[in-house]
Amino acid sequence: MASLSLVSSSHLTLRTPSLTPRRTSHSSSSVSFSVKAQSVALSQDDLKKLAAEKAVEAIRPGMVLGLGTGSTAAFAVDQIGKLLSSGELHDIVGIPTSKRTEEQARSLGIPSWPSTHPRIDLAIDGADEVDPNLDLVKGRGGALLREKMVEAVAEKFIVVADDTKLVKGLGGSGLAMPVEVVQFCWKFNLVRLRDLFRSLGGKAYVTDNSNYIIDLYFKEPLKDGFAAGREIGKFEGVVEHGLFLGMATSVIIAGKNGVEVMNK
Ligand SMILES: O=C(CO)[C@H](O)[C@H](O)COP(=O)(O)O
Repeated sequence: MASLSLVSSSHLTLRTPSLTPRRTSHSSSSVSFSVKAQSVALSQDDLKKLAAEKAVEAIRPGMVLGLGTGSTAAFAVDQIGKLLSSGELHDIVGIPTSKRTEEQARSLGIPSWPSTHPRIDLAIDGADEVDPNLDLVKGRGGALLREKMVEAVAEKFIVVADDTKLVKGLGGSGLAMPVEVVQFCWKFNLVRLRDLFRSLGGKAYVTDNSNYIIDLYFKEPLKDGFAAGREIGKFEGVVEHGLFLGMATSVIIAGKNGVEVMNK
């Protein structure tokens, strides 16, 4: 069973696993290096951009796209906008996973019709943690509900990230795993989940769906993410949680050794 526990913020540290050859640790995936490392030091944003642009190569004209949320996904959306305006890409439709992404897509001229397309060909999104099975923690940007809805139905779901997101087990970064709960009597769930309430600018964090976010911190990496998900999801008023299990079809990780593509 998952252990959900409250830890003080002073205990939070981000562990950054290095990008070593991955076939052994990510045994369910096939691995290939597709971009050679550059000799200049790349910033974390450079790495995010590299991963995002590699994912965009998978887009074909006519596709319905799930557009992710967060700083890495934003690089993908930017690149889609550039390809559309240069004419290299056409006839695509985006399903944005947040109001932020919707605004970005609109500003770039990407056609976005959230509710009229029951089919999604390809979703591209970032992640907060990626484990060796390509299971994920997502949603620290607060968009987990729409992200999960879109990415669950996508034919293909490509995750893009820099290598600081790699963990041996979900929960292993020591950072928060978000849970979206309805506002009504949210403290019932705060108490039940024994966790911290997330705030933004001194106010409660309210999602695009007018719900609240409760952050969970795990004492140690989860042994069974599915069991943890069931445990969290059983409480009335819990809308969604940030464990994205068995959903990613590929993960593209950029690190100092280049861009690595891991496939399910
Ligand atoms: O799930 C998300 C937003 O809800 C993001 O994809 C995740 O938080 C990663 O963000 P970033 O690319 O900025 O590190």
